Amino acid sequence: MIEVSCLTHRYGGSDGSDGNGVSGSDGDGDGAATALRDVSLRIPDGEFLVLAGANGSGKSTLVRHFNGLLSPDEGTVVVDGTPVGDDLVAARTRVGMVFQEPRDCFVAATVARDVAFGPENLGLSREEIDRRVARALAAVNLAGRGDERIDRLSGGEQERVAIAGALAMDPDHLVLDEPFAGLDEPARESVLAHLLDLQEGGTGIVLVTHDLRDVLDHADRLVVLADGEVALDAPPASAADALDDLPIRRPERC
Ligand SMILES: Nc1ncnc2c1ncn2[C@@H]1O[C@H](COP(=O)(O)OP(=O)(O)OP(=O)(O)O)[C@@H](O)[C@H]1O
Repeated sequence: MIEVSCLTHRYGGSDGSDGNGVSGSDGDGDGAATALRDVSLRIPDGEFLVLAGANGSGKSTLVRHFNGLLSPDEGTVVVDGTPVGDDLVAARTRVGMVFQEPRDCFVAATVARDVAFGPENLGLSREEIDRRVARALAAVNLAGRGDERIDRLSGGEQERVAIAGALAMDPDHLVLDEPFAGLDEPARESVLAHLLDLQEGGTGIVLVTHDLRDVLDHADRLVVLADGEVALDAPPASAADALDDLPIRRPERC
C-alpha cells in the first residue's frame, strides 16, 4: 500500500534549492513554485491506477515521492507502513520506477547486465540474481536475449528492458512515467499487454500518461491531477463525463 497524505511539494524557493540541486521557478512569491498541493491518495497493492493530467500538472513530481527521489515539503508518503524517508532501500525495493526515455537510465551495455544491476546492489547471491534476471526477462518476452546490446534494440524493446530492470527488484508496485512516449502503435500495444500480464500476476501498476487510449478499459482507477491538485479520483467507467472538462486526451471510440 502506498499512502500519500496531504503532500505538498515546492521547487525552488528563497534558498534557491529544491533538494535536488535544481533552481526553481517563481510561483509563490518567495521564488518557490508549488508543484503539488495537499495531495492525498491511497494505492492498494495490486491496483492498476492511471495517473493523468496536462503537462506540468504534477504527475512526475508525485510519483517521484513514492520511492524517495523527492522529499515532501509538507505531508507524508508511507509505503507498506514505513515513511519513505525512513527507509529508502525498502521503498525502492517495493516501488519499481520506469522513467520516460529509459535509454538515459541504462547502466550497462547488455540486457542481462543492466537488469541485474538493481538486484546486485541488494547484495543478493549470484544464484538469486540470475533467477530474478531470467524471470524478469521472461515477463517482458525477452527471455534468451540477455547478451544483446541495449543500444541495438528498438524503442519498444528498450522500454521492456527498463521494465524488466524494475521487475528484477521484485516490487509490489511498478510505476511507469509515460512509458508509451516515442513508441509506435505495435510497441505500445506490446508494452501495455505486458503490463496487464504483470498486474494479473499481482503487481500493482501506476501508469502515468496523458494519453488514455486503450488504457482506461483495463484500469481499476483514474486519478487526474490539475495544477498540482487531485481533480478527479474515480473508477474509469464513472469518470467518462468528467473527462470532458479535463485537459487530457480522451480514449478514441469508434
Ligand atoms: N526540477 C524542477 N525545478 C523546478 N520546477 C520543476 C522541476 N520539475 C518540475 N517542475 C515544475 O513543477 C510542475 C510540475 O511538473 P511535473 O514534471 O511534475 O509535471 P507533469 O505533470 O509530470 O508534466 P509532464 O506531463 O510535462 O511530464 C511544473 O510546473 C514544472 O515546471
